[in-house]
Amino acid sequence: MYCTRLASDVIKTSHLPSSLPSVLRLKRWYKLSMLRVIITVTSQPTTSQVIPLTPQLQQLAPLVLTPLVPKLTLVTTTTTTTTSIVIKMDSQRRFFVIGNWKMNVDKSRIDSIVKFMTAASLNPRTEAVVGCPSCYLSYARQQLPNNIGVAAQNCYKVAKGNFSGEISAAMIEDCGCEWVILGHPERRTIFHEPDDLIREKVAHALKSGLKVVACVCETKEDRDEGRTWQVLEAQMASLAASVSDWSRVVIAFEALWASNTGVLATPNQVQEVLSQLRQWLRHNVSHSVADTTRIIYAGSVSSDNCQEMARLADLDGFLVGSAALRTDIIDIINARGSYVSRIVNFFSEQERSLKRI
Ligand SMILES: O=C(CO)COP(=O)(O)O
Repeated sequence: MYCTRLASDVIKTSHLPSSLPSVLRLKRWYKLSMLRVIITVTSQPTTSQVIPLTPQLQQLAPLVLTPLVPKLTLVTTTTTTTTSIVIKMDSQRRFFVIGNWKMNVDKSRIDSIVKFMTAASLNPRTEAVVGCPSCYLSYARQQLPNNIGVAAQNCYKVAKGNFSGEISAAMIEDCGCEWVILGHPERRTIFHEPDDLIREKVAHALKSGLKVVACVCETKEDRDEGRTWQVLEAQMASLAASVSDWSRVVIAFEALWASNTGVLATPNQVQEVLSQLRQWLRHNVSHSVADTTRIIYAGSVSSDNCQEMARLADLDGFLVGSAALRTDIIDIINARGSYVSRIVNFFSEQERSLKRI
């Protein structure tokens, strides 16, 4: 109840920023027990001195804000009249959504996707990329604005030579693109690409300057026979041997049994695997790589399940297939939402429910 009143008063005494700058800032003044409280949401490190809050505020601040802003750190400062609560957001891992068009587009389909993606308001805190067939890389790059990256869906392990049907990392860059998806589950299972080949491709792509969405996956048989982690661990070990620069790698985990099968992975199942992947990085690469590498999920991600998944502690985004061809991709890009709008929405909801009483 107390928390409800706090929220309700904050919305009444504030006005919303009409547009959100890239470094999100929200200031709210609230009079409580003769203290003025400033709530600041920032993605930048703060130099604020950390001091204890009054017991009352200590209880209130996390209660109101923690459910809205996952991974936050509350830092508080005080002067004689003002208590400042600074919410440091986890800015180490930018939310990453890649819509993989696979072999499902032509120029006119690309035009219509570009149209709805450019018309939409995309959360600037999400890094958005599309996975494009190689023959349309230049075209997609020309049509899309710069805030949407373009990835190839595959490339070979060397710069040039007699390898009919293949494309090189250099060619992808020559088309103006900076990403490539490697080891996609469809490459692994339909085209039987082994770990060794994927490792060599990843090594070459990184050396050539591309950024890589490196995929690992489990099949239905892996899950049914209880060998999920064994399979993923082998894929991770092979992959890690090829990575020279983790800052240019996003790991995508796909539950193949949940991709276009009518069966959905539960958030718990997804979180369990993502957390194991992060632990693997922590134990086998380094703490800083584990803390900073983005790990994303693939397997029938849609408008319906993206928001719930986006709250998972170890999830940093999505690799999206069929929903990337529809306007669902906008919801998915915006799934984590801006922290500011999430807080504001919460306050508005509180106010509405107060009016209903
Ligand atoms: O393979 C995938 C993305 O590359 C997942 O596809 P769906 O989202 O259609 O299951």
